[in-house]
This record gives sequence, structure tokens and C-alpha cells, in this order.
Amino acid sequence: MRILVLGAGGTGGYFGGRLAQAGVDVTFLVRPARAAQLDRDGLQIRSPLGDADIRVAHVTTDALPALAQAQAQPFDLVMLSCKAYDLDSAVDAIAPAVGTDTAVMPILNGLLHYPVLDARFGAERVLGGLCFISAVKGADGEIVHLPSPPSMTFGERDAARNGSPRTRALEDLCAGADGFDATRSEQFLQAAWTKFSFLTALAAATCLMRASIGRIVETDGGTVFLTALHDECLAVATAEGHAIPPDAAAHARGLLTRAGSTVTASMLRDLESGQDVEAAQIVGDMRARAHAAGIAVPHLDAAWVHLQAYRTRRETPQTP
Ligand SMILES: NC(=O)C1=CN([C@@H]2O[C@H](COP(=O)(O)OP(=O)(O)OC[C@H]3O[C@@H](n4cnc5c(N)ncnc54)[C@H](OP(=O)(O)O)[C@@H]3O)[C@@H](O)[C@H]2O)C=CC1
Ligand SMILES: CC(C)(CO)C(=O)C(=O)O
Repeated sequence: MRILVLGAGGTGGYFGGRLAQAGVDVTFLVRPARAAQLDRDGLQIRSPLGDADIRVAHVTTDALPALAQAQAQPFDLVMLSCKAYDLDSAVDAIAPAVGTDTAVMPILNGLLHYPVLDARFGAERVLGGLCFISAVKGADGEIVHLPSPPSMTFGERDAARNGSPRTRALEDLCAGADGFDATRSEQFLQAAWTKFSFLTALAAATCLMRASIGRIVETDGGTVFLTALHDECLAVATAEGHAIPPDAAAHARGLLTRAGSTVTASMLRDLESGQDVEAAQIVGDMRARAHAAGIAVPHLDAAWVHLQAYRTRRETPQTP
């Protein structure tokens, strides 16, 4: 299986790098500045599960069309690991690599990228994908994996295709790689909603309070706030036909209300470093779905207002 990974940032760099480390045929699709870093230093992973310094194949977006035309064997899988606000440029960038039998697998947070990918490449080419990890690209391009168990879940979105050769092939490749767990799911949409409901509550809470779960829990009213926020997300999942199973909901609730937890969403890390945030695709989307279903979500409403204000202040910093 030949894999093209768009983005060598926190997630693409980690999961793509671990696959490359295991000898899988991985090429990174990157922009020129990242290509120069990879030429100079290789792909560096700094992780409690083991560091890695890997010479990886890479191609720039400008050079991809020529490479795709010249290659004897097309890419079998394109893994998309950009931020949601870069989706349009990423879709244009990968298009030359997507042939008749190429699968496209996003590992972005949220759900709104699926209709975009389906419209561009055809739903039958688009696999479901998601990941759990805490990882950032450091100042020198190194991928820093912060303590947290990394995992990737993928699967066909149309259950009639479950067990497809492409998902089985990816499962086999992941099984041979160290540094993350992988699950081939036969209920991918449910897995996606389980993550989306957890992540939205986590991102809304930690961004609104600018604090980790443990810091919020130790306040007067913190656990009540976190519980209410999570309940709002669970109600939306139910309204969307993807009620979160009780054991998964209880697991998420435990993580969201654990005393002393240092967990934050990657959105808070982005916000605190002054970057753009995937607010519309996570908190905004969950809130919009709630309003469409007639569900009152006052905590999500507050988080959504907060994140919009952050974004407008970031765009026009001269105005308070
Ligand atoms: N980081 C984390 O801990 C987690 C992140 N996620 C989700 O994973 C997704 C990716 O996040 P993350 O990996 O952190 O993001 P990063 O910003 O670390 O990496 C994204 C990479 O995509 C590249 N990119 C964007 N557009 C293009 C383009 N048109 N052509 C080529 N390269 C492009 C960027 O390149 P450049 O460097 O040139 O800008 C960047 O290196 C997000 O949806 C996020 O929410 C999910 C779980 C955990
Ligand atoms: C669920 C979590 C916290 C870890 O993968 C995440 O997706 C994020 O931080 O964006």
C-alpha cells in the first residue's frame, strides 16, 4: 500500500512517521518551508513511547502533479491531517494524487469535512478516520508527543463495505507499527460521534475557562459546568441518531470530570499560541445541530460566542 500523508504536523507527522519508521511506503505532501526542514533534519519524533529520527520521502504541493503522472503505481491511500480551516487548500493539493482506486482518509477533528470530500472525490473513495493524541510541531519542526496514548480509528462509512481490502490492508500495516494503537471499526459513524461529543465538550470547556480539566474541576461549580456541557453534546448525538452508548458516555464523563487531570483540547493549545482555531467545525457545528433540533445548549452557546470573539480579535488586534 502506497500512502501519501498531507501535512507533517502534530498528527500527520506522528502517525505517518510511525508508519514510515515501520517501513511502510509513506510520502509526505508538504509546503516548501516544511520540505526544507525535512531535508535538513528528517522527521523527528520526540515521544515518551520512543524518539525517532526518520528520513522520509516527501513532495511539495507544486511538484505533486508531475510526480503523480510519472509514477508507475498510484497512491492507494491519502491521509489528510490538516486543520479544518485549511481544508479547501488541502483538497486542491491532494487532488492530483487521487486516482480511480485511491482512498482518502481524513483524521481531522469534527464532521464537516466529509461532505466536502465526498463532493470532490466521491463518497465511495472517502474512508472514515479519527485519532486520539496530544501532539504539536515544535519550533524546529520536531513532532512533540505529549504524554497521552495515541490511537487511530478508521473504517468504511458505508457498512455494506465493511471488511474491504483497503481497510484490512491499512489495519495490517498499522499492526506492524509501534507507537500507536489502531482500530478498524465496523461502526465508524458511531465512533466518530463518540469522539465528536467528547471532544466538543472538552474543547468548549477548556477554551472557555482557559484551563485544564483538573483546574476546572477544582473550582466551585466546575464539575456541574462540565457535566452540563457534556450532557448538551450527548443530547445532540442522540438527536442525530447516534446516541452514545452508556459505557462510552460514562468513560467520557470520567475523563471530563477527573480531579487533577491535566488534559486540555488541542484547540486550547492553538488558542494559547495565538493560532486560528477550529471553532466553527467543532463547537459551532455541535451548537448549530442543537439549535436545528430544538435543543437548548446554553453552555455551548457561551463557548461559541467566546471562540468567535477570540477569532475576530485575532483578525483585528488593533480593536480590543
Ligand atoms: N494535535 C493534536 O494533538 C490533535 C489534533 N487533532 C486534529 O487533527 C487535525 C490536524 O491537526 P494537527 O496535526 O495538530 O495540525 P498541525 O497544524 O500540527 O498540522 C497540520 C499540517 O497540515 C499542513 N497543511 C495544511 N494545509 C496544507 C496544504 N494545503 N498543503 C500542504 N500542507 C498543508 C500544515 O503545513 P504547514 O506547516 O506548511 O502550515 C501543517 O503542517 C486537526 O483537525 C486537529 O483538530 C486530533 C487529535 C489530536
Ligand atoms: C480528544 C483529543 C483531546 C485528543 O486526541 C483531541 O482530539 C484534541 O485535543 O483535539
